Amino acid sequence: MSKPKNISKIRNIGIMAHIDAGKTTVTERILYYTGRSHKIGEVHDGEATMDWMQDEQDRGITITSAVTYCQWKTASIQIIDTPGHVDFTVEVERALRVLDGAIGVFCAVGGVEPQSETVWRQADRYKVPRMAFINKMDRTGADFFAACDSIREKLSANPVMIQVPIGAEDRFQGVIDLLTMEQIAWNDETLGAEYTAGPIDNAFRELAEEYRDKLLEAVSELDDDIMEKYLGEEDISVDELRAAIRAATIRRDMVPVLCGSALKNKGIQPLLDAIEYYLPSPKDVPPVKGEHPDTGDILEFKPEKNGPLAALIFKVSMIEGRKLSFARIYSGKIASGGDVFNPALKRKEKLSRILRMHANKRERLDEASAGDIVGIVGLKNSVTGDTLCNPDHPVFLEKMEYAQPVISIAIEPKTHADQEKLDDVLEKFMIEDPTLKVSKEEETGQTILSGMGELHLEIIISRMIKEFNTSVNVGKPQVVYREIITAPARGQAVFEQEIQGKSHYANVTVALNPMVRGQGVTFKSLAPEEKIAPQYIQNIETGIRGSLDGGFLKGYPIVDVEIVLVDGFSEEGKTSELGFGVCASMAVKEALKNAKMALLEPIMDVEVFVPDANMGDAIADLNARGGRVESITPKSDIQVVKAVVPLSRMFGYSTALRSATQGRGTFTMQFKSFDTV
Ligand SMILES: Nc1nc2c(ncn2[C@@H]2O[C@H](COP(=O)(O)OP(=O)(O)OP(=O)(O)O)[C@@H](O)[C@H]2O)c(=O)[nH]1
Repeated sequence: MSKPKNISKIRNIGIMAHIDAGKTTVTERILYYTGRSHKIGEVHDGEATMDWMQDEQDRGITITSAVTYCQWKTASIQIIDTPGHVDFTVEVERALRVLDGAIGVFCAVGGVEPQSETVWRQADRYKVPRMAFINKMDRTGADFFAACDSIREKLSANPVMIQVPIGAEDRFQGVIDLLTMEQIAWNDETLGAEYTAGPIDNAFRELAEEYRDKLLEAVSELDDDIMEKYLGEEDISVDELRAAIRAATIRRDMVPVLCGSALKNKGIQPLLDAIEYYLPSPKDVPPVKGEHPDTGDILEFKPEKNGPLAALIFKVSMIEGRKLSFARIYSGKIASGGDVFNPALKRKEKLSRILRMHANKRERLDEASAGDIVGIVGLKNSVTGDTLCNPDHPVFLEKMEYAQPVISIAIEPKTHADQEKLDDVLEKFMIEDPTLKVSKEEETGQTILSGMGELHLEIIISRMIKEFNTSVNVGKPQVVYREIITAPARGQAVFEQEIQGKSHYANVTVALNPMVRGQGVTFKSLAPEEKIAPQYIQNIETGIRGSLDGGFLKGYPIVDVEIVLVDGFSEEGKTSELGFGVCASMAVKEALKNAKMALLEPIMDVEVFVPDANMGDAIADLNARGGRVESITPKSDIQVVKAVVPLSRMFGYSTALRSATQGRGTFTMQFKSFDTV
């Protein structure tokens, strides 16, 4: 049974970080201390509660973003776990879309690392208020203050320390709360479940006072009342300070910074407190906006349980053969066994069950309402990105946009039985993952999977084998190209055919003009209305777009082109949508025959971290791969080389880099743009 909740006590938060910074370990501790799990699962034992898919446990990484619920004091916290590898940025984007606030987890040794930069910028785009947790204070080389500096420098954020650590590395003992001016220590025997807050030891007093002063100064700059009291040397109460920090954090004027060691069970409870104190509830963020499906009017939905329903499906998972849809409810409520309206499908769907998710365990709810993030069983046709609403208040909440796939592999089932399963399995994967594309190679009959990177596709293949027992032969990864025209071209075609006893005739002329990179495909009609009636234009556009998707040179989508419908006509009694549609794509094919064309390939932003000694070799290797080095920045004893390199030349790079640097070099890679080969 669900208790009635106070929306202002809900915290929908994400935990985001660079791979290995310790997100999963932090989340595990949160679940342990909030009493939701009865033992601490360790990532390195393959037992973490959040990482429950077989593949995640084998690889010790987080692939899907699972939502999990916990209660801390009076706060209802819903955590969306987000993966740290770039190949899964779509998961991160999805999560950001439904979050109200986030915690950036950083490693006290590495500070801001490349992927945390990427995720941070994504969160900037979604205007998500954030706190930072500097984890791994127990590691050799841990430096809380340097990590804070790197947040300021690399993320252009305003980090404000609300704690300072007591000691570091193997002498890390606990933290000082700069608001209450107390020293917090954890009991190792109870795995940190017990902790005490008391007076600050003399040895740390000076440090605490210095940083308390810095905290007051920073908050004064953002809050006039605090400023007045600070300058007047008046007492500032803990509550006043908290309120000012809360307001500034929600305005995204500051990032409160805390620290600890998740592995050593230190620092988590104050982090939970801070989630309630400083991160927004659904009421503290702007109301979600949507568009009326018919009128296009912009509608706003406040987080009210009794308001009209507005919910977004942000993820769909196939679990044990059943479809589980994850939805964030922005306004209104849903009930188990009730109906919801999906305006994209223009029909109602039935909710057979509503589930509160605790990683891989679920609790049945009778209803869920504004602010909740729940799993729904029973939605048959709704997909990721769909809105659920009431039929009398239809709305489309803003859709999520996904990056285009850049890598493909050909797969072939090993046996006849596998062939039969394959299509089924792929269909399931595509429902879950909008960045996975599946197509058939006409000549060879092979199935082509396209995705965001090598790891993305590798995991799909390994899930096929492990979860669905489907074996496939896998080809080498190939780059997904785009085709463009490099000069204007024209084409004309005539379509004349008798279909089911009716004569069709159409004559269409089109012009294709190249556009600058990244423009996609645009369409306009200059054909006189008396020659092609307006009702046929939509069909012509659809026909043309379809033929551009199929490519011309090598079958890759044609992009960055303006299509102009120049002229056309039909004959009395032979006019039809079908005729114009087919004829338009024929005219485009004619134009492409006359056109000068080129291929575009994916170009990647690559960041390589190499020890000083291997720098020369690393740069020579990047050059040999056709890369262009853009900057080299020293960072403690390593160099960070930023370069742009064609993706086609990056296959096998991780192995090459590892062997050239005796395993010390690492790199990250992200899609930058498509450019000419
Ligand atoms: N020394 C130390 N190690 C830690 C700490 N927190 C996590 N680790 C270790 O760091 C490694 C990575 O931790 P995870 O929690 O899996 O990191 P993650 O950010 O979730 O990584 P992905 O799920 O792969 O993105 C594991 O081996 C953890 O045991 C810490 O506070 N101190």
